[in-house]
Amino acid sequence: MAEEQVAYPAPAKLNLMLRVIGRRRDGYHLLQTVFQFLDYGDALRFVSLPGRGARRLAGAAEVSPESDLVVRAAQLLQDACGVREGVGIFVDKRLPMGGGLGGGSSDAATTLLVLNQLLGLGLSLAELAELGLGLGADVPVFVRGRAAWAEGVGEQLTPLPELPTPWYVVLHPGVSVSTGSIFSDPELTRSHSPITIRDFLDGVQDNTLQALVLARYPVIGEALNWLDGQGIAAPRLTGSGACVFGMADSREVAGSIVRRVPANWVAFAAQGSNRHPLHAQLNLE
Ligand SMILES: C[C@@](CO)(OP(=O)(O)O)[C@H](O)COP(=O)(O)OP(=O)(O)OC[C@H]1O[C@@H](n2ccc(N)nc2=O)[C@H](O)[C@@H]1O
Ligand SMILES: Nc1ncnc2c1ncn2[C@@H]1O[C@H](COP(=O)(O)OP(=O)(O)O)[C@@H](O)[C@H]1O
Repeated sequence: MAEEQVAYPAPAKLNLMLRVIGRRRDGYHLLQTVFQFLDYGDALRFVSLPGRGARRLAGAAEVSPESDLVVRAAQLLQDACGVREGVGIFVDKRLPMGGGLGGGSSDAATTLLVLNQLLGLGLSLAELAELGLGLGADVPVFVRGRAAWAEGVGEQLTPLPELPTPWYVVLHPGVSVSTGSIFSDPELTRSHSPITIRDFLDGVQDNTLQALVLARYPVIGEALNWLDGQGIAAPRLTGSGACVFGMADSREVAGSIVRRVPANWVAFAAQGSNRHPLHAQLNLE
């Protein structure tokens, strides 16, 4: 089992575009989206504990330890594989929660990938992605570790290894958007026409949740206008928000925009990445 000192990354994701194109019988919405990772995120450490089960030893105060996705992911794996060893997990939380950056899903995926390897459980990435889907629709892309075009609820993945990897400015305007309330809103348009990967690469990169999210949370529109005023072209929402993002011309430009962000908002600069950093660290495919 791991040394407590080894830190494992759980990066953020951006949805470079997102379209709602239908609805499943169980109420979940069918999407088309493009996921790209950021070189910015949470960090997790793991340690053996006496007895069975999983315990969070540090993490976000807003999330109770037993409902934390890292604990639920570890328990899922322990149950699926009959693990007898206890696990303690430290979460160094940097990503805003409920921000559309997928932090909870990323933490869960890192837990699945790391414990599978440290405990020698031998599950494939496909098996881990399937297990993780039960925790959240964004978990599979983090398990697979490749920037991807996604369909279904986000689990049908086609890798996009050649996406540009610009510097982004990501801005959190201080409100929390409930994903569930946006998807259940009577005014949500649920039948946008599907597009192709080619259409996306040719520039169809809008987020069809954005109009409704802006109507419900006007401050997010103010954040988009602010980015626009800093010279960021076509800033947009990631996931169901609340974060908005846009490409900068360089690391320096991104950094200088972040330094000008109004005091009541939080922002960071990060570079896009088409590979999950943990995959290189763990020598995964
Ligand atoms: C919209 C996306 C895009 O990446 O990201 P986030 O903004 O959350 O990061 C995801 O698909 C978010 O998927 P997931 O992580 O499962 O969302 P949850 O917060 O668990 O969903 C809360 C609720 O939203 C509804 N929901 C969610 C996803 C989906 N494809 N259709 C839905 O109808 C369901 O009612 C669900 O119970
Ligand atoms: N380790 C975790 N990190 C973040 N959120 C968590 C975690 N465990 C459980 N959650 C819950 O999941 C919700 C969604 O969090 P997150 O994945 O960060 O946002 P989003 O789905 O908007 O990208 C949070 O509001 C929180 O209640």
